Amino acid sequence: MPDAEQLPEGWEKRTSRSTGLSYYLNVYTKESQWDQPTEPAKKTGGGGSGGGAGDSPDEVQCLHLLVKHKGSRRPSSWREENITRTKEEAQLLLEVYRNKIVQQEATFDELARSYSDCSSAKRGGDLGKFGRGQMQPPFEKAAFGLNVGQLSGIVDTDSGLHIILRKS
Ligand SMILES: O=C(CCc1ccccc1)N[C@H](Cc1nc2ccccc2[nH]1)C(=O)O
Repeated sequence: MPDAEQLPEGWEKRTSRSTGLSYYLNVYTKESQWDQPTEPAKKTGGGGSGGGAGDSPDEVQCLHLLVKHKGSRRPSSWREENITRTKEEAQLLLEVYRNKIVQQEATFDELARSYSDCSSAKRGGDLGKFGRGQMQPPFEKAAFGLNVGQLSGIVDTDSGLHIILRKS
């Protein structure tokens, strides 16, 4: 009987110090993901045509949930005029929201409408379709690295911390 935790080649299971949640580390690219891997770890980084499962779209449509912090480029939003939470507090909040989505206790749309610090909150976090070169590089790399329907890990940009759901 194989060990239930037997992972495909190139992956290691780690535990988040801040939340105790398990995540998986690609030992080659040092990229991490929350979802248990089913394929051997790729040996080169994300982005470019190697991002999604074989697709390399000109544009993607994504929802995102942004939690800003005091180091954000614009530490203010429709929710809170002066955002003073630390980056660590923002990370903890976003891990709770992401876990609720994964556990199907809430939808991405519901949580983005209530908690996202981006003006797209009123659209359930929907950014519409965008191509390469339109979003900050870490966001673009993560978004174009997702398969349709896939939820990202936590993505760090100058705006704050995000989770991203690719719709198309
Ligand atoms: O830049 C915007 C508007 C984004 C948007 C695009 C398309 C439709 C609706 C909103 N909002 C910023 C926060 C922010 N920073 C981001 C970085 C990448 C993607 C979305 C982002 N949202 C802010 O409010 O500070």
